[in-house]
Amino acid sequence: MSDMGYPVVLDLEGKKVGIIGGGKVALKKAEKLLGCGAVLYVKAQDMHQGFSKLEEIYQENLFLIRGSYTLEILDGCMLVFAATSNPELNEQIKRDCSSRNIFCNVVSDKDLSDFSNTAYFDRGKVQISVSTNGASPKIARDIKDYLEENFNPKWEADVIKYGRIRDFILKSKLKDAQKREKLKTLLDLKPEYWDFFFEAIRKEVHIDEN
Ligand SMILES: C[C@@]1(CC(=O)O)c2cc3[nH]c(cc4nc(cc5[nH]c(cc(n2)[C@H]1CCC(=O)O)[C@@](C)(CC(=O)O)[C@@H]5CCC(=O)O)C(CC(=O)O)=C4CCC(=O)O)c(CCC(=O)O)c3CC(=O)O
Ligand SMILES: NC(=O)C1=CN([C@@H]2O[C@H](COP(=O)(O)OP(=O)(O)OC[C@H]3O[C@@H](n4cnc5c(N)ncnc54)[C@H](O)[C@@H]3O)[C@@H](O)[C@H]2O)C=CC1
Repeated sequence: MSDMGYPVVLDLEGKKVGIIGGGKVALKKAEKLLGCGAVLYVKAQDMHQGFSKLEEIYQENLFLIRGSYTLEILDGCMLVFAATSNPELNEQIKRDCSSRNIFCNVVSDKDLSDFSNTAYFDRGKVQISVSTNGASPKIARDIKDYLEENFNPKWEADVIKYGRIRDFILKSKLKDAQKREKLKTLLDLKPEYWDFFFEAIRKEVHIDEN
């Protein structure tokens, strides 16, 4: 991995993700991946007992396969986590992924990984994600905890409200130039005026449609 990565928000809904290894680290990754809607295949000799709990919650999205690593587990995966306790095996998994153009996270070696995981939390539509690019996962977590404790709940509500108005404008039958103008106005408007503005647009669109 290079010194600084390129942060993105991945839509994993319905996409196949593989984890090789079923220990504590694999479990932690699995919980988050399932929470994001991934279809998860986990292959490991021994599964942490926490996986049975996940199986109850995410029945049709989680497939637990007991046994040693074999190549078929990689078939159709968008992402793979090499999360065994055997660094040489993790390295082999990474090579197998590279030759198949699959992005691979090697939990035991940040330099080998195509991407790393961040410490994050969600508040409605807001997601705060912290990375130290492998330098200190512990400090990444501390920074995330600090930001979570100091998160202003107003931001969560504002984002939802703004998003609703923005969506309404974009999906309305207004002409492109009108949409741009409305979005620009919204951008400059203080949150306390958003409701009035939304009402006014709704009326305008309604008149336009009749
Ligand atoms: C490179 C990276 C690869 C990756 O996993 O993508 C990686 C690698 C390694 N982690 C190790 C150890 C620990 N990792 C944690 C915790 C987290 N680790 C996470 C991410 C990452 N860990 C990526 C870089 C992220 C960044 O730098 O910002 C978090 C943020 C997100 C997540 O795991 O999803 C999550 C906290 C999230 C939360 O709680 O919110 C703790 C602390 C704890 O558990 O509380 C410890 C023990 C203390 C310590 O060592 O610091 C080891 C040494 C293993 C060994 O000793 O052999 C390696 C291997 C190496 O460094 O090569
Ligand atoms: N990225 C991160 O956040 C962290 C990474 N680590 C790294 O993660 C590694 C794994 O840690 P834990 O999950 O705590 O280990 P663990 O010992 O709890 O689990 C290891 C898993 O690997 C599986 N495994 C081993 N050989 C296998 C094979 N040939 N085929 C299939 N599965 C196999 C085992 O069955 C077991 O499920 C550690 O060695 C460490 O390097 C450790 C802490 C945090």
